[in-house]
Amino acid sequence: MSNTLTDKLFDDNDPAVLDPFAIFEEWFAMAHQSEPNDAHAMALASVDDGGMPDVRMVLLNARDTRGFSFFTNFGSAKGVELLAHPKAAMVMHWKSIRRQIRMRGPVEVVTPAEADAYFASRPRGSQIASAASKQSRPLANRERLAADVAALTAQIGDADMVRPEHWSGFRLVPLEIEFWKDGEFRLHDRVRYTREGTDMPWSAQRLYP
Ligand SMILES: Cc1cc2nc3c(=O)[nH]c(=O)nc-3n(C[C@H](O)[C@H](O)[C@H](O)COP(=O)(O)O)c2cc1C
Ligand SMILES: Cc1ncc(COP(=O)(O)O)c(C=O)c1O
Repeated sequence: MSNTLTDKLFDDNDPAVLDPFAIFEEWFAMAHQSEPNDAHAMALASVDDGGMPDVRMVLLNARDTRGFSFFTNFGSAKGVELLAHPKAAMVMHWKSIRRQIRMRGPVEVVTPAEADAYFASRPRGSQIASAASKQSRPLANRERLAADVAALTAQIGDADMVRPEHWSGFRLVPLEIEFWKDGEFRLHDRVRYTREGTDMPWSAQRLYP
């Protein structure tokens, strides 16, 4: 009997097209059970003006039926690249369960309300750090960073920390989602879900490992 979505995903006798967001939730919940930390970490790829790919880890800190969101400094390398070329790819790999999920698609900026809500949920120290850091720009030395953080901390006093204009989120809206599960002798299971647009149906295709 097939019970989990994963069983159905890799069941060649059952051609049902599943909801890939629901499969994501099943795998993400498993990863949270077994990963030592940061099960929500993902590698996020963007491209610069010259077409050169760039990649770094970010945290998947919000998600809903529209897509998968992360938060960052919009003046950072990734911020500049994504604003100029609003398409991205991401991959999550969980060593403890030997599974991988990758996605590609356009990115959009989250609403100010969404960014405010996530910013407000962060520890005050992280809020101050986000405001003080000119992420990805040259820093003379560690002392300079500490001085900037101290100055901002003193300036704010006991007031609530307001989200800086330069700090917000991007949502990756997937048009492709691939599920990969480790198999013996590298004979892995792979199924890729694709759709032509966000209002179009998903289709699924098994791939050679
Ligand atoms: C596990 C992990 C999670 C991270 N999460 C974020 C994040 O959510 N947002 C962020 O701006 N940077 C995050 N970072 C730092 C980025 O990897 C990166 O160093 C920084 O954002 C600058 O990248 P850029 O120069 O390509 O813009 C994370 C790093 C690690 C190792
Ligand atoms: C610079 C930076 N910004 C943002 C984040 C996202 O995490 P959080 O919002 O939980 O601070 C991280 C996580 O490592 C980070 O390094």
